[in-house]
Amino acid sequence: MEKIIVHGGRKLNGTVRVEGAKNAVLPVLAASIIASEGKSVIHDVPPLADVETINQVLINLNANVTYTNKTVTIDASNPLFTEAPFEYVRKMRASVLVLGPLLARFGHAKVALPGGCAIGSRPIDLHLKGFEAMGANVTVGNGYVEVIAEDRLVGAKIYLDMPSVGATENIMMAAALAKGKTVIENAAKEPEIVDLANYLNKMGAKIVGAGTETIKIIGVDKLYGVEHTIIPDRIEAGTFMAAAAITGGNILIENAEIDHMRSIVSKMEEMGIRIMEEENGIRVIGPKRLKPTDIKTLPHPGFPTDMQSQMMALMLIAEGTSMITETVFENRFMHVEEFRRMNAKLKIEGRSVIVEGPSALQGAEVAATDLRAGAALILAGLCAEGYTRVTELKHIDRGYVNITEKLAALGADIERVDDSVGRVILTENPDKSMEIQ
Ligand SMILES: CC(=O)N[C@H]1[C@@H](OP(=O)(O)OP(=O)(O)OC[C@H]2O[C@@H](n3ccc(=O)[nH]c3=O)[C@H](O)[C@@H]2O)O[C@H](CO)[C@@H](O)[C@@H]1O
Ligand SMILES: C=C(OP(=O)(O)O)C(=O)O
Repeated sequence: MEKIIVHGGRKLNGTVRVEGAKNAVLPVLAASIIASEGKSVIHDVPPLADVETINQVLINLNANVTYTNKTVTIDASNPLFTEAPFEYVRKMRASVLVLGPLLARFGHAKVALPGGCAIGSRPIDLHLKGFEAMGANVTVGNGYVEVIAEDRLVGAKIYLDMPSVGATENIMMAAALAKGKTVIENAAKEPEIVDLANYLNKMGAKIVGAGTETIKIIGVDKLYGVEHTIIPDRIEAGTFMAAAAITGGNILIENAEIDHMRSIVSKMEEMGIRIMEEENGIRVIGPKRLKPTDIKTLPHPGFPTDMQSQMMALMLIAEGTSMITETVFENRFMHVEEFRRMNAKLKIEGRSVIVEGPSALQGAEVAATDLRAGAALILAGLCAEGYTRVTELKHIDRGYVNITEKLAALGADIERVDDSVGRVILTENPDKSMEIQ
């Protein structure tokens, strides 16, 4: 079994560069198949398991996809198949983002229903209501959702009951080729929505208002392949900021976009963390002692749910009582039980967790329950006494590129090992190996 083993107690120092954002690259790659002419060339694409999955989805739809040196080239000018099977949706929910592009371009799309996951039930009803409002017929059966438009989609006024990121993206992509004007009200405002709109506009779409709660789209006849660079990953940046904070370290995070991270910066500053903008990125200096704080997750520009578990790791060693309230997903507290294994004192009360700090964290064997929970357990391990062994790395690999190597380069005592063959192999240097302890 593969594990990440962390030995706590080292202060982290140095520089780390943030990758292109997972949550921006997945919709952008999905959107590339709307282009019926020309090649799309996407830069700063992180080598993540999720990127591999979306590339496989696109290849199986008959797009030509190559991926070298963090650049993906997609030629979708051939006629495409319009069905994405369960195999991919099972691995990654964001596979549903091909629904909008396929429906808009071919009038048909069939995708396996994503179902729930470790953080909540995550339905796609708002995506489907949006397609229906534009004239599509939606049927759900045998574990698949099928959307059909007999004629070209027609622009519509669509109000989202909640500002869903995925629904805003899917509707925006479908509306880009619809006849007439679509207005999305109560749209999601995340930076990744703005990145997708900028990309679609370069392709020839007419979208205004992305980043606000009202997005207007005038449909065009055709979109073209273009070149685009993905925005930096604000959640990976936030995770390294937390690594500096939890170890009392000093890290320069290059390629981080502070304007995308105001709520994270503000809450970290409340905890006594020093954050400075420098020419090449954001410098983060951890204090001797962290102060407690209260956080409520919300849609952007509120505090992101994807940073909730990492902030909880900081609260574990803060001097006093903190509280986190999760309003975006109904079940995103699976890491609480794992933190308890590390001697943390936490109590779940409905949608909130009360954290009694400071805890003297102890290393333990813990499991990543989702990708951010995995990162949070590594963070806790960085300041725990003894060895923390994190398992279920497939979650972490969905969203973090070389997190072990990056933390080790900052001075952490951390390694990724595979003990399935009776010996522990260090992935950073395959020549080194050691006996299982
Ligand atoms: C690939 C990607 O970009 N993933 C991000 C995206 O996920 P995703 O796009 O799935 O998240 P949404 O914004 O859609 O979900 C927010 C909430 O709305 C609910 N909902 C959503 C759609 C719908 O049709 N019906 C419905 O009820 C969900 O169950 C959830 O409770 O935004 C989330 C919220 O910022 C992030 O945590 C994820 O990292
Ligand atoms: C929940 C996340 O991603 P996804 O929507 O891809 O599951 C995340 O990035 O934290």
